[in-house]
Amino acid sequence: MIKQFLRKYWYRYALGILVLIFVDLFQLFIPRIVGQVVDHLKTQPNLDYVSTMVAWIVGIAIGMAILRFLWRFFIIGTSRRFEYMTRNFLFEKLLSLSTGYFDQNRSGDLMAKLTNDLQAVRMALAQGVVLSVDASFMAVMTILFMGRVVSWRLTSLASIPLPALALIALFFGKLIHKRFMSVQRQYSSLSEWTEETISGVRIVKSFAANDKIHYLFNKRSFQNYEAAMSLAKVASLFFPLMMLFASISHVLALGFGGPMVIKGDVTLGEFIAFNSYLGMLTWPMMALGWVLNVIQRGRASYKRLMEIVQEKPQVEEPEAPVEIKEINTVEYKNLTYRYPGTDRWVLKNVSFSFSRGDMIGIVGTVGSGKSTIVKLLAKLYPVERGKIFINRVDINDISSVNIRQLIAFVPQESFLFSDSVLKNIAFAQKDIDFKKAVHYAELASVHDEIESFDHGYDTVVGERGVTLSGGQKQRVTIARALYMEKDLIVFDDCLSAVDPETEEKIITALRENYREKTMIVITHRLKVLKDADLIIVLDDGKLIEKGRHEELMALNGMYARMFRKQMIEEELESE
Ligand SMILES: Nc1ncnc2c1ncn2[C@@H]1O[C@H](COP(=O)(O)OP(=O)(O)OP(=O)(O)O)[C@@H](O)[C@H]1O
Repeated sequence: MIKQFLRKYWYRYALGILVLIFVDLFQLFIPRIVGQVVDHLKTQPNLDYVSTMVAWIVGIAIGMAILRFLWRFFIIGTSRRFEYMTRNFLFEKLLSLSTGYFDQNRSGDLMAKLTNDLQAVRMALAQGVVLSVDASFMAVMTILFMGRVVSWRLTSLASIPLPALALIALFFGKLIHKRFMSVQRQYSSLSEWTEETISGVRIVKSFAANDKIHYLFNKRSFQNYEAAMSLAKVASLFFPLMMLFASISHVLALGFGGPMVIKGDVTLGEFIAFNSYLGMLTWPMMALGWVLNVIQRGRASYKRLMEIVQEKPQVEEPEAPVEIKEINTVEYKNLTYRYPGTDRWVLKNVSFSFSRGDMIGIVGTVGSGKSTIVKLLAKLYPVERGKIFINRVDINDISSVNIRQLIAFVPQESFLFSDSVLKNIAFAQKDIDFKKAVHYAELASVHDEIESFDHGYDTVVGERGVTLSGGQKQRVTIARALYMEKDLIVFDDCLSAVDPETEEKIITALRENYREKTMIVITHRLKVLKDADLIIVLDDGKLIEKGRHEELMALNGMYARMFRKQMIEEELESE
């Protein structure tokens, strides 16, 4: 990633570094000019000369300001561009990964990669580059100026504490880095926990768990405080210690330099310049510790980002995909399945088929594999060859995008974006057709309720707007799936939050309107499947019964037992 970027934008860095070196050079000339002014004043006190020199210094300062802007523009600006381009690239890559990846990776961690880690890499590309060039160039050049312009002897004497300064910077740099990382970890764990708790605040309140949650929050918050304090402690020790060692240099300079001035080996102006240079040397020593950490942290974060880049989608795409325009037949052949990375078989030798226009019911005990059957058809998880066929073509030979263009999926858990009802229904569509949205909201039996909201279809839902009831959410989600007008629609137990009558009404209305399309209905309420063309009954991953409602009733097996039980419950409820 970085290599490709640098191959394209290296010249911006080169320009930035060049300008930075110029700024450093200018900076090095200032003490020299001040020294010369002092010496000149001592011999020929002349105001004109002072004015010329002041003008020079102001000129240099303005030039430096412009050049400083330029190196920031080139180096920092380019690192921002890297951040922007990489974030887009990573987001696109994440979207291309299979559903299984998101089952195995926490969203908090992915968010941290896209924010904190990316920022650490950017810092290495900005501060890291600036500090390393600046520190190494300034250290070498300052010592050269001190030696050549003033005295090599004085330079070596005053430089005695410098290695200690560098060692302190390295030691503290490591310590500060460690503690800084711990603060970051504590902070992201605290914010992740707080975000989750605030999202689930209704549950917290309904369980009257305020005190317990507050206690847990306080514990995390205190850990965060302790981590920040331990960082503050080393940081506050670091700077005074650096200053102390730096002042030893000044003491040595004064102790040895003073007599040299008196003896006339060094002029007063040179001595003043020397002290300024000495002050300037402290900075590269301090920077040394920082720069190593910034680069180290950037490298660690870059490794974490590369985990996303190198991740291969679990579902492999065919090299020469067969394109399908519609779904005419679907066939499951002895499908036995376990999720990637797990040992438990969740489907065992399941075989059934259906054709365009059919309504298929999938029923069974909880966790028996109902959702898995449809998720595999939509290629959300990888499946072996020879197990599932669409139009007699193995689904592994058809691209996932092609299949998903033909299948609409209403999941068990309805999820709405914080946007208007209309935009939620016409989600991800370029042009929004209001009439079409109303038509499908009517079919999903939610139109009247939407109309009753203050802003109708423009009502914003979710975190930024009104809260819809579970049933309303489910029906808006159905309208969203219908709006896409796909060939096959899957309803994955998506009407559990509406009453049985409404569920029956919706499924019947859809059936009437969708004679030419295929519907797969996963439900626990068997009554809605009375008109289904095929019902399959699952128990612990095994297909134990299949047929139409009447056939299954005649079979008098699990389906018939479940159906009769539901009928009795319904009668009891209506009494
Ligand atoms: N992504 C996954 N990774 C690993 N195991 C999974 C995954 N999704 C589901 N399972 C397991 O597969 C089994 C079947 O799950 P599935 O969701 O298909 O059942 P279901 O019949 O739809 O259940 P329910 O009626 O509760 O919705 C369950 O034991 C579940 O724990």
